[in-house]
Amino acid sequence: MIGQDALKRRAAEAAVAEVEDGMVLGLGSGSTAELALHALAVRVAAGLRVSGVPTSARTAGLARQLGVPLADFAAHTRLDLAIDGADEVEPVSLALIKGRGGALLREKIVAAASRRMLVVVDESKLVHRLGRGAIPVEIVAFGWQATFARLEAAGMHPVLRRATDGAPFLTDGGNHIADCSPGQIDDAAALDRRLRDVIGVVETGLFLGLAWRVIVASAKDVGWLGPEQPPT
Ligand SMILES: O=C(CO)[C@H](O)[C@H](O)COP(=O)(O)O
Repeated sequence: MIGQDALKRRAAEAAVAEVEDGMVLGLGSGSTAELALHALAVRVAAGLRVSGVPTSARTAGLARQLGVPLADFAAHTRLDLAIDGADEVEPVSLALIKGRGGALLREKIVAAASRRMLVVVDESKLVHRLGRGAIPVEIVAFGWQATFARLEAAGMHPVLRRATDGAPFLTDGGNHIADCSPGQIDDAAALDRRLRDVIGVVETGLFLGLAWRVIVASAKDVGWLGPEQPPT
């Protein structure tokens, strides 16, 4: 029986095999993205020349520790390849839910700036339809109670994410997260728009039309979802 961590490592290693010399990468957040960073560090130590824009302070710290050179948007507004995990993946549309690790805003900025976003997951992340769990929604800390009330009125059933000490969770950008459960998601794009229309919402964990391919590790194999052809 192969454990979930071993599956995540397989997906992560398959993604890092796609990295080419000279690339500027997006470095994702979460346990699978961190396994990719470890695999990347091995290639960097062997001579691969790359740099990466981190999607969280935690990823930046790990990259420094592992000797993976960091880059920023001041030097690169377009990235070659982002490698990141996901909480839920719809296999046909490659629509994702991300942000249960709390890094969704930076992850989305990095994904949108990348020519290709390669998503790495184990098979437990595949869903028939998005919404098995809550959708993380990043909201401005100022007036969060008012934003929260507007989300409630919109039927999003928000739950404020809290840190282990009970205080509202703070993202790297100093925002809070409302984990929203609007019920069955028939139209993710419409839901995304409704969430964004709420004043105080910064970004949603719905990643639609951003993933290029998804690498899915199962006990049987490592499979690829999505078109081989990179987006133009
Ligand atoms: O979106 C994320 C963090 O904000 C992560 O990529 C997502 O939560 C998946 O994490 P893991 O690889 O640990 O299962």
